Amino acid sequence: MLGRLNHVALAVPDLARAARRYSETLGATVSEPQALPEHGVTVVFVELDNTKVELLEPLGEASPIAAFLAKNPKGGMHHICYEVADLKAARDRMVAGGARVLGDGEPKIGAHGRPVLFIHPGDMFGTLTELEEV
Ligand SMILES: CC[C@H](C(=O)O)C(=O)SCCNC(=O)CCNC(=O)[C@H](O)C(C)(C)COP(=O)(O)OP(=O)(O)OC[C@H]1O[C@@H](n2cnc3c(N)ncnc32)[C@H](O)[C@@H]1OP(=O)(O)O
Ligand SMILES: [Co+2]
Repeated sequence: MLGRLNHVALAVPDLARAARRYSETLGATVSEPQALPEHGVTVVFVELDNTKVELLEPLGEASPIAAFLAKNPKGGMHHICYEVADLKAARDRMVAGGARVLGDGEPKIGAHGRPVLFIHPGDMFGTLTELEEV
């Protein structure tokens, strides 16, 4: 069911500073900041040869990463994202296996314009897990 590792996401307290660290110090190609109000975050993608790093900053009052950053004020690894060919089939398989799908259980459109879902970290051994249909 699992395809490639699409991205590893890092929640950061200062997106511009984090993006500069990756672009200027590490010499990586980074995207422009992209505001995703529906998801309560602003994202910058760091492009690597084999995957991406997603830098996340809270956006708005109800950001899902606000509590995480309150607990980890310097930032930290927030989630991992795997590609799947059929997201609803993957969701149904996870639910049948006893995992909780976050939100209303229906896919939303993510930062890449493709459907995504999140699986509760408590059902993935402490790691918040995003599935993206590719
Ligand atoms: C989709 C756009 C973009 C893309 O890639 O395309 C993105 O990735 S946007 C990313 C931001 N969106 C999300 O994270 C959506 C899913 N997340 C959530 O619904 C919440 O953040 C949730 C439910 C994981 C946590 O909600 P909340 O913070 O309100 O609850 P708690 O703080 O009470 O946490 C409950 C429980 O989970 C543990 N936790 C929370 N966040 C994480 C995490 N990132 N990794 C691992 N564990 C996490 C927290 O410590 C609590 O554990 P407990 O043992 O109960 O104390
Ligand atoms: Co993500």
